[in-house]
Amino acid sequence: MSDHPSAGAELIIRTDRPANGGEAVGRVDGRVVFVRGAVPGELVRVRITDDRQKSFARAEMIEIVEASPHRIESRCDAARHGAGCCDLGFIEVGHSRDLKGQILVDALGRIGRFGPADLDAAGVGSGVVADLGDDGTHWRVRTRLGVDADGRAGMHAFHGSAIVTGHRCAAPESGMLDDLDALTVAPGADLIVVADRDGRRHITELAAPKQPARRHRGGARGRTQSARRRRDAPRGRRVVEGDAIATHRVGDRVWRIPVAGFWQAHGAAPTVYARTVVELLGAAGLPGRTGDTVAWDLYGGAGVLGAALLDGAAAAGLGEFTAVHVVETDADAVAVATEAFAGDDRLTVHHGEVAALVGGLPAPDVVVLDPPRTGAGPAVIDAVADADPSAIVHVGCDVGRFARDLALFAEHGYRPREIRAFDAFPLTHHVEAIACLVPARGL
Ligand SMILES: C[S@@+](CC[C@H](N)C(=O)[O-])C[C@H]1O[C@@H](n2cnc3c(N)ncnc32)[C@H](O)[C@@H]1O
Repeated sequence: MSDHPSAGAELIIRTDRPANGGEAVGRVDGRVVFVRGAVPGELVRVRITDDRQKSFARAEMIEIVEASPHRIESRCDAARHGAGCCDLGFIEVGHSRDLKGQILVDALGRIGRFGPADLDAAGVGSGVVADLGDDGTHWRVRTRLGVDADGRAGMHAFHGSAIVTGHRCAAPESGMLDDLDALTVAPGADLIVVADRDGRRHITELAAPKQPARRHRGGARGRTQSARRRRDAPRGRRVVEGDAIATHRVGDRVWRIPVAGFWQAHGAAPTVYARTVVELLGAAGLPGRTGDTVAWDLYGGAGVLGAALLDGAAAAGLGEFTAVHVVETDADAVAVATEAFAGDDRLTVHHGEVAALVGGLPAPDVVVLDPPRTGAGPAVIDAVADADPSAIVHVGCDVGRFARDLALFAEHGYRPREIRAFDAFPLTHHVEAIACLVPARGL
């Protein structure tokens, strides 16, 4: 008979470490139990909610038997009422950053297969996650809300398709969500709300998904994935307030981004990432002062990181880049980049999939990759490594995929020279990491 705790069983367990999804991890008879809502170190009474896997179970917390000194009342009213936004809002923000550092170091060790000496040498061994100048709240300049059947806007619930209305999320900049009830918006729609750098608010409505919600067997996780697929399908857009285009600034450059298009959620993130990419390359001394110097900015969006290479290299003591190739699938982002760099023939924008286009680009000295949450994966990493750049800067917003991608690069002989981590999504379990990789012979 299995000693695995079955769904519905109640037990008391001591959690001991954080998991990548924001849960605390405990053990029962040697098996892992993921507990959402617990702070690592707490003794909690839980109920098993998912026992389908052999090696682990999931549980909900029903009582805190011994609370962590780092537990606070969640700073996010919406999360307290079931929204999926600030899932770590009940942990002191400084401690949540320490926990994210532990998650990163654990992923780099377990998935990336880097030893403590490698991580110490890359400056990440102690798991420092830097803040972006906020206290955990009011950092978001771009957020997505759902609209319920009565036309009221709110945060999406943690699982499934419910909308949590009447309770504010702690993350958006002050004033960003004021007076939304006065707007007339369509039930089932989503609203993208953006605060631009000139202090203006823009709201674009994405029409309700055409595809109806389907029944499926995947449990809570399956429902969430299905809701996400419906959400991400192409949808009609309507400007509800402000303009269809929001103006953002990074350094001296201006970016005119469609409100529904990609832009970093944290107001400080584009500037910090742009500076970090150049600093990491500067510390590595790459590229040196040679003649033609080519960079790739893969998954480049509107070309913010490519612009950083063009604008910042000289100040970092680097040779100047003479050509930067941005590769991006999203037509809106490609149009923005094309407009932003009109008249500057150092930067070329390529519209399409990285995997399809990367083989046709001129040989690079430096490659910057900033893939979506799924990471770059083996095919792209093989192609980048085969192009033999002197340095690679890899940006990741999911520590598991980031560690996997770094392990794939290591198989090609690229080792982390330096890794930095940022709390770009405060009060959530997400963390952004940026690594500078160089051929092992260059370390
Ligand atoms: C994390 S964002 C980074 C954007 C940009 N580096 C920035 O900082 O603004 C990832 C970008 O990759 C694009 N993307 C996703 N999959 C892609 C693919 N297979 N090929 C090219 N671009 C892709 C997305 O449209 C998005 O703009």
